[in-house]
Amino acid sequence: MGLPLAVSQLVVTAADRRLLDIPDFTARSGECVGIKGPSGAGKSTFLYALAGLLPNATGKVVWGEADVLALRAGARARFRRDFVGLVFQDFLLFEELGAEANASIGTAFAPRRRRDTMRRRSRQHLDELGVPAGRRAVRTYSGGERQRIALARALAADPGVILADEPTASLDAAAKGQLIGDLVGAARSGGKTLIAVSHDTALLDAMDRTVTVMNGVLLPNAAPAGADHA
Ligand SMILES: Nc1ncnc2c1ncn2[C@@H]1O[C@H](COP(=O)(O)OP(=O)(O)OP(=O)(O)O)[C@@H](O)[C@H]1O
Repeated sequence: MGLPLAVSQLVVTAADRRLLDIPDFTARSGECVGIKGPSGAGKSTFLYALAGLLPNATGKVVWGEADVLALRAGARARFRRDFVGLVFQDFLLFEELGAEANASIGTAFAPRRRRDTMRRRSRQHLDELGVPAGRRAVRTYSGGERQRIALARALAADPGVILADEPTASLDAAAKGQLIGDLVGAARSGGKTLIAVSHDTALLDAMDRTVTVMNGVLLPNAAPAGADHA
């Protein structure tokens, strides 16, 4: 089950500079939204603010009933653990650990009663995503396989929200195509809300709609999905 998103008066500042100013943004539960824009525009800042990861963000970021910016640090971390799966450009895996250990790393932070389910789910996702089994360290896996391990990790808690930051940027053409199918497939089959920052037109084309960030603000963007992403 996805969560709807309602953002209002979101402002992020750093060293007296306003990095982001988003008066209003919403996404429906289960919607897949792409975020595009030039380098340095504020796309990652926007995504991390949506995850409640930026201490210098003000305003409201309401996922379902929860305003993550109004939560204290511990409650924010618990909200992320339970409701948000994160996927990063450079995977952020523990290189010396195996695929299963990485995919189920969230169990270390989960209540004991949920750990078996999370382990089972991460094994199932690794199988479904076609990640070769084995006890070897993930540094020996290909980029595409590593990103699928990261996706299995993001899905382990069955979150209502997936936030992805340039998830295909480190992959070759074939791996990009597979990852897009896997990521969007996981979101759509699970009814999860997916927000993905990307320059990848194939990924943006797979979203329900795409918005543009420029100089820290959202441009009015009436273009339907599949229209020009330049
Ligand atoms: N903590 C910070 N302190 C100061 N400036 C920051 C901080 N975080 C980000 N910035 C600046 O904010 C701007 C937006 O950064 P952001 O990473 O959100 O851009 P982006 O659109 O994701 O770019 P790219 O496509 O290159 O990843 C950049 O100019 C960056 O240098």
